[in-house]
Amino acid sequence: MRRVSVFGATGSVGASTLDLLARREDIEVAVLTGGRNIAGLAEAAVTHRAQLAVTAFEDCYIPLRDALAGTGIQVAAGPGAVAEAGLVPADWIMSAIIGAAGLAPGFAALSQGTTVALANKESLVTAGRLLMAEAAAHGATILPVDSEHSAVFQALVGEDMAAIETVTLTASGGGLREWPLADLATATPTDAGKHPNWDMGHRITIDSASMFNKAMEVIEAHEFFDLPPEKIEVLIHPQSTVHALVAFSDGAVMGHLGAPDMRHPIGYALNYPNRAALPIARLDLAKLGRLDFAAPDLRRYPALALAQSVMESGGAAGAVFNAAKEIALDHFIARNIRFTDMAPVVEQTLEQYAAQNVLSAAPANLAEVLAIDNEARRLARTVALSLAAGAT
Ligand SMILES: NC(=O)C1=CN([C@@H]2O[C@H](COP(=O)(O)OP(=O)(O)OC[C@H]3O[C@@H](n4cnc5c(N)ncnc54)[C@H](OP(=O)(O)O)[C@@H]3O)[C@@H](O)[C@H]2O)C=CC1
Ligand SMILES: CC(=O)[C@@H](O)[C@H](O)COP(=O)(O)O
Ligand SMILES: [Mn+2]
Repeated sequence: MRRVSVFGATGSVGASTLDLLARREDIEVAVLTGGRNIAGLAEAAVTHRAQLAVTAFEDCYIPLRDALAGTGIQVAAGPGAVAEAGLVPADWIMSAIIGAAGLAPGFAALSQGTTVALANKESLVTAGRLLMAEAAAHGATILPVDSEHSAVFQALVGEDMAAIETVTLTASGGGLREWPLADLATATPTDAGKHPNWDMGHRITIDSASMFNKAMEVIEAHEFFDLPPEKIEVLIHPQSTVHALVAFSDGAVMGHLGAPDMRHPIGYALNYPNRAALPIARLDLAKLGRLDFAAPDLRRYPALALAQSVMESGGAAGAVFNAAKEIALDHFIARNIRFTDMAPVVEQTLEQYAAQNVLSAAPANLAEVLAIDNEARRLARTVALSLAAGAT
């Protein structure tokens, strides 16, 4: 039996992972973690006969304990308990917590040599160099689950990294792709929270509309594949059928196509290095008829330009960028700032952080990453509140 844990089991990626696990007989579930969805976490823990269920919130301990009373499933609560759950012996974990909260359990799992299927892109954006070093130090494997990065990973099997000319990440353009530029400032979280192709959590769906999601994915590719910024491109592809393209020095371009269903990259990581049948809708290209591509407009998607500056700065910039983005998104969802204010919040936070600290100084360990994250959140809150005040 393979022992598997799912961090972020009550989320969108978590649900897709559990769907695949339920179809297997060779897997036992060690840990499931969640946040505030206690009914969902308890139900999943019972269905999958988990050894341990952990909620990230201490005030949810008693509801979770009560929901699992009499089942024999152990219960824990709090961010420390989530991080410690990464140390529980497992062969494979899914890292699918949203945000920088996903960092600590991933590091803990890697320290045990556990294979980490990585959906939590914030880990690579915030602490990519340290995360890759932690895996190497413990002989652990990180398998990309973000659909574009899984696509690139699959296109690179057996290839020479030195022969890569460019890696292209496709982007749907998000729910506001066809809105007039001048109207974007009026977009609400509901408007931005509708994705044309993928069924995902609310936060990443809004990040798709602003392309902060793609900006993070560019940094993620830079960190994971060790590619220089000039080799990473973004192409708008409204159908989300081609997930990524890799162009080689002999003029060949390898593309990865498939239905927009996260069970493909999750299943690929679960079966790696083999392939096994997956319950994914098959492509009917004749029915689809056409695939469209266009260059992104940086006036519409300023987050992409910010990603370039983050990669140029290196050091603490990824952690500052991610923390500021999370705060900007919180304030947009709370309707304190406009959709178009999110990029300025991130840009001004990067500027303010750089004015007070050495942006290019790389954090030496996870504690330093978390300190940078904390400081960037403090600055970003101030910037967001000043923009909110200006908007009223
Ligand atoms: N959804 C997708 O298709 C894709 C997602 N990703 C990445 O995967 C990750 C998960 O995304 P998605 O599944 O959409 O997100 P969801 O919002 O659907 O789920 C997030 C999960 O994290 C839990 N959670 C929330 N806050 C905390 C916290 N502070 N500490 C610990 N756990 C917490 C939630 O618990 P609860 O709901 O119980 O509160 C839930 O289990 C993100 O990093 C995203 O960028 C990457 C590619 C595609
Ligand atoms: C499914 C997945 O990997 C998402 O990150 C996806 O990329 C979101 O779609 P867009 O960012 O292309 O809108
Ligand atoms: Mn993606």
